[in-house]
Amino acid sequence: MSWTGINERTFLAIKPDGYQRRLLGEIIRRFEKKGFRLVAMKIVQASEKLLKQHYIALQDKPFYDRLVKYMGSGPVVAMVWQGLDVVKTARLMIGETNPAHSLPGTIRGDFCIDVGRNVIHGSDSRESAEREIALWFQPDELVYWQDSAESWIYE
Ligand SMILES: Nc1ncnc2c1ncn2[C@@H]1O[C@H](COP(=O)(O)OP(=O)(O)OP(=O)(O)O)[C@@H](O)[C@H]1O
Repeated sequence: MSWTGINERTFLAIKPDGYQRRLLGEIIRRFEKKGFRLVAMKIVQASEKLLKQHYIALQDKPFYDRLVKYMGSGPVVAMVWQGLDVVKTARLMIGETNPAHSLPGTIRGDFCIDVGRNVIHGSDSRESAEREIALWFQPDELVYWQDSAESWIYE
């Protein structure tokens, strides 16, 4: 299956603070109500190995070790969402990396304060999405389902 157009996919992860703070329902609701299609989801206690791979591009940053520890400090809800321009739109819905720069109405703008506790991750490009989905999911964990609302969501 091609991962473009309405089949574009992104990787989203509710971080341990989002999980502990009971924000799962609220966060998932936003993407669902937008019209995006949930094609995979699982609760993961992520290993240090997986998290180091996930954040490999940040390995030289001073906060890298803290980031890996934070992400491994509790359950993460790993998800794959599908839809037209989902990578870019999900990032807009999430807000800026630093919640202080995120507008109200975005997830980080509404639910968090500190850059080191920013409740959710979203892939920053289609290439990152493909890499991250392959890192967190086996191919058979993605569900291909017929969306009966599709003709109401897309012209
Ligand atoms: N200065 C910082 N201090 C502590 N943690 C930080 C800092 N900058 C970034 N982080 C953490 O590292 C994560 C990854 O940083 P990145 O620059 O890739 O931002 P992002 O793409 O908005 O976030 P994410 O990849 O989690 O969606 C951030 O979401 C945040 O949790």
